[in-house]
Amino acid sequence: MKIFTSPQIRKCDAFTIENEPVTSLALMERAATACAGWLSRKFSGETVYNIFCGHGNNGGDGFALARLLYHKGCDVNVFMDSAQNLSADAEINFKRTKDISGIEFSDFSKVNKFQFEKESVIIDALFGTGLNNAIEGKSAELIKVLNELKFPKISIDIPSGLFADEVSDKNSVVFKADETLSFQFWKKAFLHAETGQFCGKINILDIGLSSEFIENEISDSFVIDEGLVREIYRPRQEFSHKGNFGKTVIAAGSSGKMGAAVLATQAALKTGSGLTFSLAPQCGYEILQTTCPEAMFLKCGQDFITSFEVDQDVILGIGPGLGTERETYNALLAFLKACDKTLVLDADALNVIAENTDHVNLIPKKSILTPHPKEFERLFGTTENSFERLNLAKDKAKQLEIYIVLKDHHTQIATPEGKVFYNLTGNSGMAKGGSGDVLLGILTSLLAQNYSVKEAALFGVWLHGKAGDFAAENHSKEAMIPSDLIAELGNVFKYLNSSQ
Ligand SMILES: NC(=O)C1=CN([C@@H]2O[C@H](COP(=O)(O)OP(=O)(O)OC[C@H]3O[C@@H](n4cnc5c(N)ncnc54)[C@H](O)[C@@H]3O)[C@@H](O)[C@H]2O)[C@H](O)CC1
Ligand SMILES: [K+]
Repeated sequence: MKIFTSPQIRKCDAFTIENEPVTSLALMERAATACAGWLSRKFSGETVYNIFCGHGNNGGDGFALARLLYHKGCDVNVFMDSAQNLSADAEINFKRTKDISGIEFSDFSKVNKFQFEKESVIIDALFGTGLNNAIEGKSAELIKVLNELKFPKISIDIPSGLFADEVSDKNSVVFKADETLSFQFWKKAFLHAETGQFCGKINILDIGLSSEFIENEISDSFVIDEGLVREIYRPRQEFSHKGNFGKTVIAAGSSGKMGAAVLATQAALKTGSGLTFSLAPQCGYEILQTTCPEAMFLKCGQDFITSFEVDQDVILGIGPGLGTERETYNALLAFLKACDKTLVLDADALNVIAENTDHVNLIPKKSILTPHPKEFERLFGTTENSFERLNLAKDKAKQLEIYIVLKDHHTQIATPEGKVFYNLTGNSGMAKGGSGDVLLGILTSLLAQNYSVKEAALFGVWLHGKAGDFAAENHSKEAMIPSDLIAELGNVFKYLNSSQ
């Protein structure tokens, strides 16, 4: 699914209004209807909705929502700043709502202390995508008070105070939502840590904006939705044999760090690789042969790897637990100098490359790098925030013709053609040592099975996160461990095969 910027969303609005055709007021009604439906499914009939309306169209959504909820039989209070002039559509919806005797209107700047009923919900319809500056004055004071209240908080379209496409100033006032009801598209602000922390759970509501516009409008940012994953996934053909599913080699491990090699190898096996090998030092022989009996052992060194030479017909994932021995580093550099095939590079392999700025030029084109933020910094330099980090990743992916998988809550994949894909699966239970090793195994296995590099990167990151979501469901975010992700891969494939 494409991600659009605020100006593109406005263009999409205008196009829909002109071409459907539909009036802007009717579009607002659709938005409010979608919100009212969502809220009445989510909360009980006893709920009192306290709707805070601004003076733009976000406030207009709020006024319309108040009316629609009231007509569904709900208790509704509206709070606004009566000193402000309303936008045209907000004004119409204000007028349509204000004469309903059952809805109480208050001026929020005149309320000393909010006294809400027990089953209250707070709705933020103060500012939407039209915000052009940090919020100050009465609205800022209001948001600070609302943020302290313990009632469920819902933002309409975007939490007030956030910009859709960029980071806000650290000190600016932002409504802190438990859930955000947004229209039609994901916004970048939902997907980055600095801004996403204000959004709670995101719910994208369809308001029927023009599919013609959405198809034709160019965007370089996307979310990996399930539809895209299903297009990529290829179920196994019945008349096939192990030779159809490639050869995966996981080069990983050193004395004391064989667990990383085990996790990556097991993940490669459970992702469907036809033949799987562990390239590891002799000290890992028994460990790997016992924990991964389906994989073959390729000895390369005693306590650490001293050579990365493999046959031409394999796909190689390198990095987990390699350690910091000079001999391993030199062997990897020598291997990279001679290699022109796609690799998956993680962990210590990235640290070898980060040692010298020229080393990035040794990365074979179309390789996948999977840095976490610190590894990314070591490779490509520091940035102010995650939006800038992603821009730098985009530049580097283009310049070096590689895929950069920036590991994050919503992992981002920057591609050589300058696109960015945000992943939506995964959770904080995966923020544990070993999760990255599992990802490397998954990605290498998919490449070996002939998925294109782009397909492997998008599908692999999604699979990893989905396995994490299943593991969290079964074990909790606290207790789940990376081995649980591997164990859940089977359920993820079953899910892809059974549900539509
Ligand atoms: N396609 C859709 O997504 C639809 C969205 N809708 C809703 O419309 C808003 C966007 O409305 P807009 O009037 O453009 O912006 P706001 O409501 O955010 O109002 C901003 C309002 O306030 C002024 N302003 C901006 N920044 C500040 C500031 N820092 N302090 C004070 N005032 C400020 C600005 O000049 C405007 O006058 C979108 O988010 C949706 O909620 C439609 O209802 C349906 C289609
Ligand atoms: K809002």
